[in-house]
Amino acid sequence: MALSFAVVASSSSIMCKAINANNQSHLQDLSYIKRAALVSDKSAGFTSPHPNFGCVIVTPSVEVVGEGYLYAQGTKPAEVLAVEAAGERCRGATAYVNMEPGDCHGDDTAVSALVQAGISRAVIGMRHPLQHLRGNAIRALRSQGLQVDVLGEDMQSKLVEEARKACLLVNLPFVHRAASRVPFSVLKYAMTLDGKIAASSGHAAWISSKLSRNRVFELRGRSDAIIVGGNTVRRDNPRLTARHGGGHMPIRIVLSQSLDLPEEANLWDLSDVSTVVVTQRGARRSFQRYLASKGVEVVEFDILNPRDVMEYFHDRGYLSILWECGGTLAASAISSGVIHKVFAFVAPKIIGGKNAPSPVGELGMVEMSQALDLIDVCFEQIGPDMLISGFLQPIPDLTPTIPSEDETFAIDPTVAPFETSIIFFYKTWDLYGAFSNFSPHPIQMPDEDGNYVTWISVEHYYQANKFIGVSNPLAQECIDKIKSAKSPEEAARMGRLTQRRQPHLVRSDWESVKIDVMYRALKCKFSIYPHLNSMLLSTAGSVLVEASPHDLFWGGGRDGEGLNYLGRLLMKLRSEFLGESSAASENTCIAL
Ligand SMILES: NC(=O)C1=CN([C@@H]2O[C@H](COP(=O)(O)OP(=O)(O)OC[C@H]3O[C@@H](n4cnc5c(N)ncnc54)[C@H](OP(=O)(O)O)[C@@H]3O)[C@@H](O)[C@H]2O)C=CC1
Ligand SMILES: Nc1c(N[C@@H]2O[C@H](COP(=O)(O)O)[C@@H](O)[C@H]2O)[nH]c(=O)[nH]c1=O
Repeated sequence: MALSFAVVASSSSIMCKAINANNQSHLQDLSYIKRAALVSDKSAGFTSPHPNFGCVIVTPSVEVVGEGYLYAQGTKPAEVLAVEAAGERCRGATAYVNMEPGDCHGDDTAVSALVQAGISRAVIGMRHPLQHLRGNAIRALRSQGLQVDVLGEDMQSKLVEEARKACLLVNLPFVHRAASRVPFSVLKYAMTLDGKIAASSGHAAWISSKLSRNRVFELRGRSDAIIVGGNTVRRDNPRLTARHGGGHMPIRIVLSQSLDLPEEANLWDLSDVSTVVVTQRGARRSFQRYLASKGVEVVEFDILNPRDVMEYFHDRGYLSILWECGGTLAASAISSGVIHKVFAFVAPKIIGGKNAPSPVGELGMVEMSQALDLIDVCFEQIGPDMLISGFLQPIPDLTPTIPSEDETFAIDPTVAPFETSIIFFYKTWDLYGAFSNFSPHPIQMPDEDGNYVTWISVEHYYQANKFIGVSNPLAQECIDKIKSAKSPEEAARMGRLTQRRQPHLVRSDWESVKIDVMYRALKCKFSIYPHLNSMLLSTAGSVLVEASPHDLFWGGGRDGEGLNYLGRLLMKLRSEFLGESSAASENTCIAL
């Protein structure tokens, strides 16, 4: 009896130890996945319109040996950076990634970096939200013999849900993009304790403290664009720049129906960043021309309502918008259902005033029971102020709603990804995103002396070509800078900014050679990457359209009014590759 008790006691203590060890490793997994999410956030603002990716590599002896995050599209994937940092210590280690790698266009750099380094297990915070990428990397890793655990699928508990949420939050704008037709929008305002955003006179500088305003700069730096209404421009003459030294500058958007805006305004100074004015069709044509002469883009809508405007910016690739307007526009945006989160800075001061404006105007509600309740509310003290934030709409959970392409096919084999004969492409993570100039495929092109030079992307090469052959040392400086730009977006920004600010540095024949420059670069790209070549050939019979709503030269425009030169060049190349064209392959001078 005594003996059997001893046996039971010792086996239960072994079981307890095993359970404790399991719990311990479970908690470790969750803490490292949260760390991967935190690491991925280091480049917030810069990665857009791409997701934030972070990777942490941990050895079996529980030592972090490598970390990495994606800086911007086209730069090294997080997994590659983490593997490089960890070196030999990757063997048998676990890689934690906040999101499944999005290996687009047959480019499996992230997955093969983990496999080749000898990683034996991967823990994944969430599947990729885009349908055509979702599950691909997980399948590839498993097929290479790695153990892959996905939070919420292979690991489940209340704590797992918390960690999964951390991964969702760090890519919320991207997740929203996958789930809806509008960007993720945050309404931010500063109000007094008696609920005013300005004095009765309209004066509002400043309600919140300097510390709070610095926090706003940081919020701006994480956004793609800042929006205000016409009244705020007239009253405050804001700059709306991110002045926290973080580097990323969101564009500024003004919504004005009347276009009764001042001739002189800080927002028309485009030296740091551009401004887009959105207005009603036909409003003050002469002022539209005036804005255009200053380089401010004007976009007209038949009726200016926030939902249409947001759908438009969604189509332009914007993921996150910060609304810094007054109560009139804020009410209209909330009523249209386009505001997802609120940041309210409350300052401990009272201004009074029956007519002093408040943060949200008329919503048409008459009973307090109709009030909108915020979800996941946070309170944070910032200097003397209180920051109250929360969601107006639930965070989309993509797990059950977006089946992968394979899953869809299993349900209904007749469902094809594209039912029409037009193939649209634009952002590089779209299904045919590899057709974009911004796709991360380096090309080798001959320089003026015939020596081959490598360019990180077609966009790098195209932008730099604007300044080639100009006998001004600044032009060469500009080429060098574009060449080493970290991402195609950065190269495009540099090229366009210099073209706008220093037009004398642009080669005089640019307008007549630019199609040819693009054609040569595309020809190289689709010749040296076999998988891109097959992808292009696989579209035979379909019209290719670059779905840029605003680039009316290279893109198709909002309503098909664009010239779609990029689509045309790709179709021309496709027919050449298919041998259907009699055009001599060396003759790069084309007439479209
Ligand atoms: N403390 C704070 O956080 C902030 C305070 N303020 C203060 O608020 C006051 C301005 O508030 P408010 O008048 O509400 O300013 P808004 O920024 O809300 O501007 C309202 C204007 O937006 C334009 N608009 C375009 N489309 C719409 C639409 N669908 N619905 C509504 N408006 C639209 C119109 O411009 P148009 O007339 O040109 O056609 C309209 O007059 C100022 O005193 C400013 O200092 C402003 C921002 C933040
Ligand atoms: N008054 C007020 C805010 N007002 C917002 O900031 C804008 C001015 O931005 P900028 O010109 O870049 O400094 C202004 O037009 C309005 O949108 N913000 C705050 O955080 N706290 C404040 O007390």
